[in-house]
Amino acid sequence: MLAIRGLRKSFGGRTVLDGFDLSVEPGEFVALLGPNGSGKSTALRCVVGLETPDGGEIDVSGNAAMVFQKIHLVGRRNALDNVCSGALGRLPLHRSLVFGQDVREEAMRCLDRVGLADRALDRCARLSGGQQQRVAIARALCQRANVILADEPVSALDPQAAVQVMELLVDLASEGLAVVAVLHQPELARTYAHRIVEMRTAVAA
Ligand SMILES: Nc1ncnc2c1ncn2[C@@H]1O[C@H](COP(=O)(O)OP(=O)(O)OP(=O)(O)O)[C@@H](O)[C@H]1O
Repeated sequence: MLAIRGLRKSFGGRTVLDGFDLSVEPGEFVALLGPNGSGKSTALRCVVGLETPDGGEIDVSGNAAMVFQKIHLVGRRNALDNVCSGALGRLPLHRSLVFGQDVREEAMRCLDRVGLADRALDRCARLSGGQQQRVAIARALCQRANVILADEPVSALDPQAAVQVMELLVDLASEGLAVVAVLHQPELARTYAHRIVEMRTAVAA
């Protein structure tokens, strides 16, 4: 589902990734741990095209979507509109101005999947941090992602909300998605992930 081989990336002559490999199968939830600056975010960002690798190969069979610690929803729009925006990448321009019934129904199913159908018409700014992260995951589902990359998805959340988000990510993996989460809490990784990958700081050449 996701195969990264020999990924290399430097910034300004400083090597961050020096031949990073990672394979994730459908149904698998992998936690990515490692020290600050070891390139965890950079690796995920390369997969979704937010960074351009210097070398290596990335194969995604299907769509990869990313969710972030800083959640990046439009706070003054409601949850449903935010989730609908996940469909933008596959809509022609004239259909992206007003979301049609089909997109709204798909987005409702995604919101239902994350347990927030009843909050569909609430402005995102009025939702809790954990609810906002679940809306962001629903938006990733509305992108029809089968690979979910979560960059510190629970770092800004209280423990109870963090558990809800972790349980949601595990459930999505059990339904056949490939999930990779950068985590800073080893105990959460040990509790929820099927596999832990530890990144080391690349040694500059
Ligand atoms: N766009 C960029 N320009 C320059 N340097 C960058 C850029 N993005 C990342 N870096 C640097 O690359 C290194 C790896 O960053 P990255 O965010 O991938 O690490 P990380 O393992 O996710 O760290 P953290 O755990 O602190 O989030 C850091 O030293 C960072 O400063």
